[in-house]
Parts: sequence; structure tokens; C-alpha cells
Amino acid sequence: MKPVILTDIEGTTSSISFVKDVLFPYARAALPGFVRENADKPEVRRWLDAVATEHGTMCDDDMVVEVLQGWIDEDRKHTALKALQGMVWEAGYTDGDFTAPLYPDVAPALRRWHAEGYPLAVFSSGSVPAQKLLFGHTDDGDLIPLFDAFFDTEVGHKREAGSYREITARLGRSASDIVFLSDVVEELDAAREAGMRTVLLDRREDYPGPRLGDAANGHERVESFADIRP
Ligand SMILES: CSCCC(=O)C(=O)COP(=O)(O)O
Ligand SMILES: [Mg+2]
Repeated sequence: MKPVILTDIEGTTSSISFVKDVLFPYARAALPGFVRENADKPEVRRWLDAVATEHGTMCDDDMVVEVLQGWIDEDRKHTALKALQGMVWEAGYTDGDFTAPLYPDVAPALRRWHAEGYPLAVFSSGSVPAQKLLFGHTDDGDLIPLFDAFFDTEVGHKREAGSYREITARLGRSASDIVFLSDVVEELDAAREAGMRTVLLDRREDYPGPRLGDAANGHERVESFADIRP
């Protein structure tokens, strides 16, 4: 059986600047209007209440929006923020305000691996709906049919080995049959602790200084999907 290829998004399939300079500013600007118009919907209320509870009982929706905007500025990988960002980005993608650029080596490799029978999966801090929006609106077209599974921080955080154990169980495979691709060494450390194979994506556009030797912490290191041998 072919190994599962499990990939991160930001810094691995798409540039960090697309997330920081396009997606985050869009979400920051659109959040107040989105919350005003959608706060009564249960799927939105659930996350607003989660933020209010975490922040303090006297937190109204305007304050929740301010907290969320602060978290965007800090790049907090908070599940409530990520869920709400995904809902906000939906309008951006469907109105054609932006599409998702992938690194040029990504779509050809994903298509080739899929054609060769490698199951493909995603693990990102972005919510599963946000992941599907991104892969459904790439500059290379709709790539969702290539993927077998999507995971977000509802399985746990990306720097914790337990998250990778949970993904392994959900995929019904042994951890050594899963190859995790990421630009973040601490995420790869957690995946390796759970028994997965790991590959560090060390892209010059995102990380000007190559992460060689100790900086790669023993993980296989590549600069392009074209160099990965799953
Ligand atoms: C898939 S949605 C946009 C990315 C995002 O919000 C994010 O936090 C990406 O984190 P990753 O785990 O893919 O590095
Ligand atoms: Mg990343």
C-alpha cells in the first residue's frame, strides 16, 4: 500500500505572504460586518461565545471582534478564530476577490502522486472549510478531488504529537505509512514523535536562510515538492 502524503499549507503548499498579506488583512477588515450580519447563526454564535467565555463574561460582540482582530495580528492559531476566518474568506473566494496561489511545483506533484495512487491529506491550522476553499480556488484550478482527507486543529495543535496520533487513527494506517510535509520544524518534531516520516519544506521565498544541519533537526529537507520521494 502506498504511504499517505499529509501536507501542511502555509509555507509548504502556499507562500506565507499569501496568508499574511492577502487572507489575514481580508479577514481583519471583513470581520466586523460579518459578525454584525451573522452573529445569530448557531455555527457563528458557537465560536463568538467560545471567544467571549475565554476572554471574560462581559465581552460583547464588538469586543469579541477586537479580540479576534488582535489574534489575527498575533497570528494566533486559535480554533475559534480559524473557524470564523474560514467563513469570512468564503465570500472573498466566491466573489473572486482573490484566488489561492500555490508554489509552482505543488499542483504537478499532487496530480502525479494522486495518479500514482498515493492517498493525499491536509493538516493545517486553517479550518477544514478554509482548507477546502483554498484548494477549491487555486490558480491551478479545483484540486479538492485529489485529496482523501482534511484535518484541522479540532484534532489537536500542530506542535503536539497527540494530534498526529489522532490523524493516524482516523486514517486507519500505521504512522510509519504517513509522510508529513511542513515548513515548521516543531510540527515535524511532533509528527516524528508520533512515528510519522517527515520532510521539511525549506522554501527560499519564505525562509531566506537555508535551514541546514542542526536547523533541520534531522528531518529530510527539500526546497520543492519535485524533490520529494514518498
Ligand atoms: C488554510 S487557511 C489559511 C491558512 C491559515 O489560516 C493558517 O493558519 C495556516 O497555517 P498552517 O498550519 O497551514 O501553516
Ligand atoms: Mg506551515
